[in-house]
Amino acid sequence: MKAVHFGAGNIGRGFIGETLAENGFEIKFVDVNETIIDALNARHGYTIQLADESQKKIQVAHVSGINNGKDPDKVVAALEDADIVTTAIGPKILKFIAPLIAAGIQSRKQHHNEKKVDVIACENMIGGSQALKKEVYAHLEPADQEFADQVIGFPNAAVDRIVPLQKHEDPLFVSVEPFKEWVVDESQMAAPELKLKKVHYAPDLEPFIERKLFSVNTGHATVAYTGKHKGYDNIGDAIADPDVLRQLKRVLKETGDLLIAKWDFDRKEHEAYQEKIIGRFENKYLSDEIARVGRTPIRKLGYDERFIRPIREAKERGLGYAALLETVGKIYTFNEPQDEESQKLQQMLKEESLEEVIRETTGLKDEELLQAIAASYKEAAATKQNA
Ligand SMILES: NC(=O)c1ccc[n+]([C@@H]2O[C@H](COP(=O)([O-])OP(=O)(O)OC[C@H]3O[C@@H](n4cnc5c(N)ncnc54)[C@H](O)[C@@H]3O)[C@@H](O)[C@H]2O)c1
Ligand SMILES: O=P(O)(O)OC[C@@H](O)[C@@H](O)[C@H](O)[C@H](O)CO
Repeated sequence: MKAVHFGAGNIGRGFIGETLAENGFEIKFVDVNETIIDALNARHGYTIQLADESQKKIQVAHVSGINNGKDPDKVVAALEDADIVTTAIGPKILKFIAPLIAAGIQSRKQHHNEKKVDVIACENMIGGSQALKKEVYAHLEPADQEFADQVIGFPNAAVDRIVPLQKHEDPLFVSVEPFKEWVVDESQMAAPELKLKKVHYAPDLEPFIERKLFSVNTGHATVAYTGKHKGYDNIGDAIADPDVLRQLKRVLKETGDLLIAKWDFDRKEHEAYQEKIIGRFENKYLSDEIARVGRTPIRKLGYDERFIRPIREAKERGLGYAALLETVGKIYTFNEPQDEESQKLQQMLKEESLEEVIRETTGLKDEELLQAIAASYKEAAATKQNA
C-alpha cells in the first residue's frame, strides 16, 4: 500500500507518518525542505520519541522523500498509484500544492486508474479537505472533475497531537506528546473500505472538529497570547503563571458552554476533556514555544477560526464571550520578529485605522463586536509587559 503525504514537518512526521507506517504503508513525503527530503532518502526511516516519563522510541520505516520544488513530476508519478493521500502543510499552503494534486488526478485518469482514493487534509481548520478540493478542482477541466467526482474523496479531518518545533542534531527525529487523536469524516470518503487502525471514522465531523479547534486550539492560543502579553516565550512557563491559567479556564468555560449547547455534549465528559487539555499544555517533558503556538495571528483571527467563530456563535445564543474578547485584544499586540503575519499585523496597525484592521482581519460586520474588540486591544496595548 502506498501513501503520499504532503508536509514532512512536525505533525507530518510526528503523527501522520507514524499512523500510516503502523498501517503498513510505504510513505512518500513531499516537502520543499531539502535537508529533510535528503535525510529521508538517505535513511528511509526515522525515530519518534514520546514526551513523557517513558521516553519511548518508535521507529518509522519504509519512508522516502520528494522535493516538490525540484521534482514535481515525481510527485505526480507517486500520486498516480497512491492508495491514500494526506497533507499537514498549513492551511495557507494548500492552494500551492493543489495544482500537483490536480495533475495527479489527471494522470490517474489518463492511465485508466479508477481505483478510489481519499485525499485527507490534516490541518487545523474547519472543512480542510473540502477547501483543498475546491483549490484542486480549480485546476481541472469539467471532464477531469467528473472523473474525480467518481473516484476521489476529500473527507474532512481533525488531527490532535502537540508536536512542538524540533531542535535536534538529527533533522528527522521528532519528540511528540503521547496523546493523539485523528478523526475522519466517513460520509465524505471515496474509499470507506480503507480504514486505518488508530483512526476514528465519524459519520459527521463537525462536532469533533469544533470540539478540538475551540478547546485545544482556542485554549492553546489563549495561553500563547496571554503569556506573550505577560512577557513569556514558552507555553510551559506561561501556564505556570496563575493569571494565564485563570484566563485559559475562563476561555474554556465560554467555548465549553457553547459546544455543550450546540452539540449536546455531556457537561461532565466535556469538563474532563478540558482538564486533560490543561494537563497536556502543562506537560513538563515538552518544550513548546509561544512563537509556534501563536504563529500566523491573522489566520487565527479569521471569521471561522478559533476565536471569532465561537464569539459570534456565543453572542447569537446569548452566551458569554468576555474572556474570548479579552484574548482577541491581545492577539493584536503579538509581535514576533520571525513571524511574517505578526509583522504584517503590526504594520497594518501603524498604517490603517484600528477599526479597518479589525474589520479586515476578522471579517466581522457586527458593530458591537468590532467596538468591543477595539476596546480590548486598547486595554491590551496599554498593559502589555516587556513590550
Ligand atoms: N504541530 C502540531 O502540534 C499540529 C497538531 C495538529 C495539527 N497541526 C497542523 O498541521 C499543519 C502543519 O503543522 P506543523 O506544525 O507540522 O508545521 P511544520 O512547519 O512543522 O510543517 C509544515 C511542513 O510543510 C512544508 N512546506 C511548506 N510549504 C510547502 C510547499 N509549498 N510544498 C511542500 N511542503 C511545504 C514545510 O517545509 C514543513 O516541513 C498545520 O495545519 C497545523 O495547524 C499541527
Ligand atoms: O497549528 P496552529 O498554528 O493552527 O496552532 C498552533 C497549535 O495550537 C497547534 O499546532 C496544536 O499544537 C495542535 O493543534 C495540537 O493538536
